[in-house]
Amino acid sequence: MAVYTDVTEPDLSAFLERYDLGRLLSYKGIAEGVENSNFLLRSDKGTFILTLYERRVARGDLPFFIGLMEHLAGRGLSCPLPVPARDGTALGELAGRPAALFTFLEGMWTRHPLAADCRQVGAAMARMHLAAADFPIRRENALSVGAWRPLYEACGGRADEVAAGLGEEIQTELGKLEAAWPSGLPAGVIHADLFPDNVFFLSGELSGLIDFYFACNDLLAYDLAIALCAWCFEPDQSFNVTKGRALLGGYESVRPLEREEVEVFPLLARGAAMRFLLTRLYDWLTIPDTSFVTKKDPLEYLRKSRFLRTIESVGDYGVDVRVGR
Ligand SMILES: Nc1ncnc2c1ncn2[C@@H]1O[C@H](COP(=O)(O)OP(=O)(O)OP(=O)(O)O)[C@@H](O)[C@H]1O
Ligand SMILES: N[C@@H](CCO)C(=O)O
Repeated sequence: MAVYTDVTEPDLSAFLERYDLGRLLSYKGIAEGVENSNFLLRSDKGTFILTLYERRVARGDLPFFIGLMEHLAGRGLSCPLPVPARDGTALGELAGRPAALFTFLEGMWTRHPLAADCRQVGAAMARMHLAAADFPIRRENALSVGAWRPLYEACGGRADEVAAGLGEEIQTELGKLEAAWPSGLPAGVIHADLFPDNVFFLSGELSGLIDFYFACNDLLAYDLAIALCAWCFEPDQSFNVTKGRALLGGYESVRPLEREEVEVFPLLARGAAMRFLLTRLYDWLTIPDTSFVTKKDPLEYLRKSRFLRTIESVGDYGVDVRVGR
């Protein structure tokens, strides 16, 4: 479970004195998530999420993440809204960690997404891209194409422990991605991790997006390619054309893709599969089995990567796209 840091009641009460939240009624750790420690907290004023930022989140990035959520919520996107302390600041310190409070979002994530869910996710992502267009802070993508080879090298030549021949397969694919990776396409703030566990639904309606801690500036279509990998494959890792069509159609109902984005989309999807293959591989090889973190399976993304390498044009997915308008 992801509660790395214990929070004592006196420490929490002292932290909350900076806020106007009334009396603390209860708090408990939330098991889900990997990166940070999250607590569900109830006070006289309602229910909140308390996040303690752990070591993988750089302190210098917190103004970007928190400012982005404020910005998006201010433009009507349903996402956690940072709760300011009485002095107007949203970021404090608790148990030696940077910490912030957020509004609680109703809803649950879905373990079995339907095509209708994918459509809503696509539309919500496009709305997010448009809403973030005038967000003034920049954050480079620390996990874009230039970071993949160093990440592979940090695995210390141990990829073949996970699957025979994996090291060579990754290096060949990395070479192709590095040589062909595009620039000059529409870019802006992307979520960069819009997986099913970061999207809430309530009675079949998308109720909000969470976990903006990989958000950064990058190609907008790359965000959509990440979502294609995360939402449009079945548990046996076969590609679901109906879901792919729904995701891209949902996106284009809000922001039609440009011709260049469509042309390069299959490559972006291969890159997305490589990014998650590599981060999972690194975690698989470096996080001790005794840790309470559930490691995610790198081979899921190897299978997706292999499928995506067979695709040459968006039409090969069985998906129609409207190019521009
Ligand atoms: N604003 C919110 N409203 C309701 N629940 C929330 C909110 N923020 C977080 N949660 C809950 O906390 C869990 C973990 O949150 P989150 O995904 O942000 O953590 P993380 O450690 O950054 O996870 P990840 O491993 O996905 O990066 C979510 O699955 C959800 O149950
Ligand atoms: N969504 C990532 C985990 C980091 O949030 C994965 O499935 O590998």
